[in-house]
Amino acid sequence: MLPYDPMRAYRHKRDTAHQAFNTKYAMLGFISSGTYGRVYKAKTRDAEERIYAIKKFKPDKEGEVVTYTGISQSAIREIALNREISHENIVALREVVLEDKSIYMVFEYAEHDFLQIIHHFSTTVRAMVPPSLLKSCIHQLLNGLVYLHTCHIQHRDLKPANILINSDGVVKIGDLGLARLTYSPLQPLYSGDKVVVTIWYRAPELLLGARHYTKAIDCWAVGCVMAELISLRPIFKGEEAKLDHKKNVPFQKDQVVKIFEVLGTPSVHEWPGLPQFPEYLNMKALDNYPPKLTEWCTTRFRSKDATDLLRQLFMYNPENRATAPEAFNHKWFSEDIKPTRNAFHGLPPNHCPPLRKITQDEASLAHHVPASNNNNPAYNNPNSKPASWKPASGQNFGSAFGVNTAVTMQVPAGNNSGGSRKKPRLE
Ligand SMILES: Nc1ncnc2c1ncn2[C@@H]1O[C@H](COP(=O)(O)OP(=O)(O)OP(=O)(O)O)[C@@H](O)[C@H]1O
Repeated sequence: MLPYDPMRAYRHKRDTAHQAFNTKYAMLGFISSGTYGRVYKAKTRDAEERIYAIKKFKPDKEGEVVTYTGISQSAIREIALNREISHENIVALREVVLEDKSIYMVFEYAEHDFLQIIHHFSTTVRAMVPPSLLKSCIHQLLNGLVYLHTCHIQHRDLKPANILINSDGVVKIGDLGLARLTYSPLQPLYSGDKVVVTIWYRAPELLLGARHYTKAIDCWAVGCVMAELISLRPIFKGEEAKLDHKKNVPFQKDQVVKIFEVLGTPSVHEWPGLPQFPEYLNMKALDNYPPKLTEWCTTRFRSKDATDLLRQLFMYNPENRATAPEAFNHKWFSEDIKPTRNAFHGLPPNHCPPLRKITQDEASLAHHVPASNNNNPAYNNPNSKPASWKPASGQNFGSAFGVNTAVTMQVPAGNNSGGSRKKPRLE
């Protein structure tokens, strides 16, 4: 018998895991590039042909140098939190595959997201989102958020692109890459030289420099998402001020003004803690704006209850803002049009958003670029999105995952993982 060789044992484990991964999944195409990684559509190679979304994390990068110091903080956080949670309105993690320089997370697939719905209604349907769809989307989003907050998890990056919806019309909160446990030590919302929370959905306490923020920041973001589903454009669409050369965090004046233009300038009466914020003096230097939320609402819809819910979610003082359970139990949801489990229920076919676009360009790009090559501009561009729709040819992009898959971790059975039970409707 050969003496034990740790390298040979490692290579054997790596190669068998890699084979197992490739025999299990066939890549169908590239979906999107985010801040932390790239997302692909894949199907299982068994008879069930279940569809999954596979997120490939970028390796850690320090300046221009790729440092393989380990797994990125975002990946660890997303994996750790996802393994602990299970809820119908949170995207389920099926398994995690570790390759020596990359991590792949296999998620249940969601055919749509709120951004796509907004885009579909503004450009194709050219009409408002019907009340039943709006209400079901917000109700399910809040249901997922109640669960996260009950588990002491702040999402911290709720925005239309991160709120998915599957072909059965069930809302799935995704992207827990920024989520954190509320009782862990507070960190600023900046990571290295990159601002990591989307500014349009950022709560006023964060914009005023708060370091001790709470779950209320997610409720503010839900208000922004609800308003965007109503008006089909971001309600507070500010220009982000960039960090200066010393990496000082600037006052986000334009974003603050965009909020004040709708909600009016906050008063110390409604928000006694206001003068303690680091940016208070900058805020005081701005003009005084009258509140216009009622006007904003009445020019768009007639429901007093919907107006009230928005008002509760847009309370300046985070202590007075509606909590996720309060918003979930708001009377708007028991008005005549009730939310449904299938948010698309009763919609005419042309109101249903189209299938998520995938491309093969990016998948084949990844196929030719070893995981270690991080100099590829498409890889580094967080804004690179699918360019054009090309039908999936069924070609095997399994090797887009590169080589050296080392370990496959099964997510505990308690997780509600499972792919879309429907076969994908291919255009
Ligand atoms: N489970 C899924 N099913 C289908 N598409 C998905 C899924 N998860 C993510 N996507 C798509 O991939 C995009 C990027 O995913 P995700 O937000 O998780 O990555 P990210 O790197 O954190 O991106 P960002 O910086 O935009 O937040 C999403 O906006 C969505 O379009």
